[in-house]
Parts: sequence; structure tokens; C-alpha cells
Amino acid sequence: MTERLSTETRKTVLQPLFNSGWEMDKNRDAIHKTFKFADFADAFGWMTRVAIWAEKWDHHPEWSNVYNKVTVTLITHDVDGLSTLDAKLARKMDGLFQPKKD
Ligand SMILES: C[C@H](O)[C@H](O)[C@H]1CNC2=NC(N)=NC(=O)C2=N1
Repeated sequence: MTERLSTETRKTVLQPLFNSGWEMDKNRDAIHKTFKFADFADAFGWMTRVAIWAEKWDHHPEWSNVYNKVTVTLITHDVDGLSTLDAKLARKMDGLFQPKKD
């Protein structure tokens, strides 16, 4: 059964994500981040790779794409807040992300 993250767990689980650019949502118990890619193909390729994991884990992002940017919000709808699944998917997203070369 999925549960909301406890206050104690938040400190250890969320801090590394804040360090990598994730932020708390202002209005909901959720985290969000915008990923910027070289172009649309890179952005959509990443979304496709993430989608495979999301489907495998039955945990799905709220996200939108405009050209080379993907804006992501993670929340566990079943508990109306953050659970370990959001942290797991966030780490996977970061792991699959290759920053845009300048
Ligand atoms: C029935 C199905 O398992 C649920 O609706 C899953 C699907 N994907 C989900 N994704 C997210 N982000 N939160 C959920 O609570 C959720 N629930």
C-alpha cells in the first residue's frame, strides 16, 4: 500500500532531489522540475524512455512538452501527495537525463 512520505523520510528522500533542481509545488504536496534538451527529438526520446518505466511501475507523471523542454510534476494521486514512488520516478528521470551540450 502506498503511503504519504513521513516528515522524517522527506528529509532524506527529498533533499537530494532538491539538490538536483526539483522543487516543491506551491499549491500541492508535489514536486516539479523543467528539463531542457538540445531539441525536440532529445526531449521526446527521453519522454519515451521515462514512459516505459512509468508504465512498468504503474506510476505516471503529469507532464507537458514544448519543443526542447519538458515540465514535470510528480504526485501520487492515490494519496493526494508525495510517496516513495514519486522519489523513485524523479531519480529515474534524472538518471535518464543527459544535459544539453552548450
Ligand atoms: C489503478 C492504477 O494503479 C492507479 O490509478 C495508478 C496509476 N498511476 C498513477 N500515477 C500517479 N502519479 N499516481 C497514482 O496514484 C497512480 N495510480
